[in-house]
Amino acid sequence: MASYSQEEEKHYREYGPGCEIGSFPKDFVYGPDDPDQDISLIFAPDQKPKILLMGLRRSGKSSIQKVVFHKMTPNETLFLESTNKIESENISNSSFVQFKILDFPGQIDFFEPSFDSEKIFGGHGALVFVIDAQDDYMEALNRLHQTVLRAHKVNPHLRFEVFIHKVDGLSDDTKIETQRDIHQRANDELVDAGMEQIHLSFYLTSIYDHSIFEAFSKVVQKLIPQLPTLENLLNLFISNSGIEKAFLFDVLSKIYIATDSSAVDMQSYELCCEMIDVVIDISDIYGKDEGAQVPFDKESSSIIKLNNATVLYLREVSRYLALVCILREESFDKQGLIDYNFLCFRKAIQDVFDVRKVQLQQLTSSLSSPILQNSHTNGPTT
Ligand SMILES: Nc1nc2c(ncn2[C@@H]2O[C@H](COP(=O)(O)OP(=O)(O)OP(=O)(O)O)[C@@H](O)[C@H]2O)c(=O)[nH]1
Repeated sequence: MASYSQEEEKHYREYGPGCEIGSFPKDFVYGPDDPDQDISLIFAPDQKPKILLMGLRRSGKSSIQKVVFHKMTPNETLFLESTNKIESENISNSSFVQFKILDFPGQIDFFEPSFDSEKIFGGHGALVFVIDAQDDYMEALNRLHQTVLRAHKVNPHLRFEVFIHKVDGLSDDTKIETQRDIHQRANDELVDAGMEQIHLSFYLTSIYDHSIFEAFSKVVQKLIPQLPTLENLLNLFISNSGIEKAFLFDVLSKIYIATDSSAVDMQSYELCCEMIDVVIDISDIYGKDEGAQVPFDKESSSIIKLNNATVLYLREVSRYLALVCILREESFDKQGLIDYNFLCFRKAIQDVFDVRKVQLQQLTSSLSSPILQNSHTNGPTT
């Protein structure tokens, strides 16, 4: 208990109360989506991608999951108990962000007979390996190497994402040096094992700032088959509307599922995240109808003018998806054009979902037909 309060005090001192992540109202949770926006069909149950969270004990796996998907504040993670068995959770059954997340205990032994590698590493998904950057990371690198080799052998399509985590305790120079060192060592080991074709992506993360949300956004985006289409739509939308940057957000987790092709800078991302928080908080206080379960609906929108001649423009695309844009004040003179373009953009997104819905319905009906069921086992494509 004593060590908790010391650590907590340290974080409050360093980051202040303003650094609380996840300030959504506690009762704003994923729920049934609008019937006309039922994007839960984007992935059939058996096609849902999975994200495997692995790493040594106390590296921060459960904290990441709780902060990103359960609105837990970073300081609350100090109370988390060690995970003793594989914990699987479906992240949303109704939002566009659709996957299964599996949190592994740090001490898991792949060579135990009960560890079913085929089942765990098989299928569509990503393996997120968390390394505690505040600790000696040699053992973690060793475990990363074994895990990657084992997983790649079972499933060569699995993506590998390495979170160099807890970097909040490191200076900027140390962060860069740590990332370079871990990158170098991990890749050298793969080359020595003759596995240079395995690609590892590295991210510097911390639950005490937005870096964990940004990194998770990138991991999730790679699992969304419609990503190139969404990016193209965003590019078209911003170039025809005089907008500088646009993010398509999953409102609950603040993961951005797509952005236009211009580079993402952390500040813009943070600004957009904060706008979502402000809009939800205000809607929660003033906008809640009697009986309405969530403060957001697909008609929600907001415009915030900053004193540096920048405008933030938020529109709901569906109950859990919001488009958040940053633009210069002078471009906002043509708000009518932007509003109109947004409606076209929203319609186009709906069309993307509809195509996928039809494909999945066809797949479902073919599975229920005995003749076609046979053809499915021969491998139909969807
Ligand atoms: N400074 C800092 N501490 C963190 C961060 N993320 C997690 N922690 C702390 O790390 C400790 C361990 O976190 P857990 O999430 O329980 O770690 P785990 O990897 O799930 O551990 P096992 O369940 O034992 O495998 C907790 O005290 C967290 O508060 C971070 O980004 N920065």
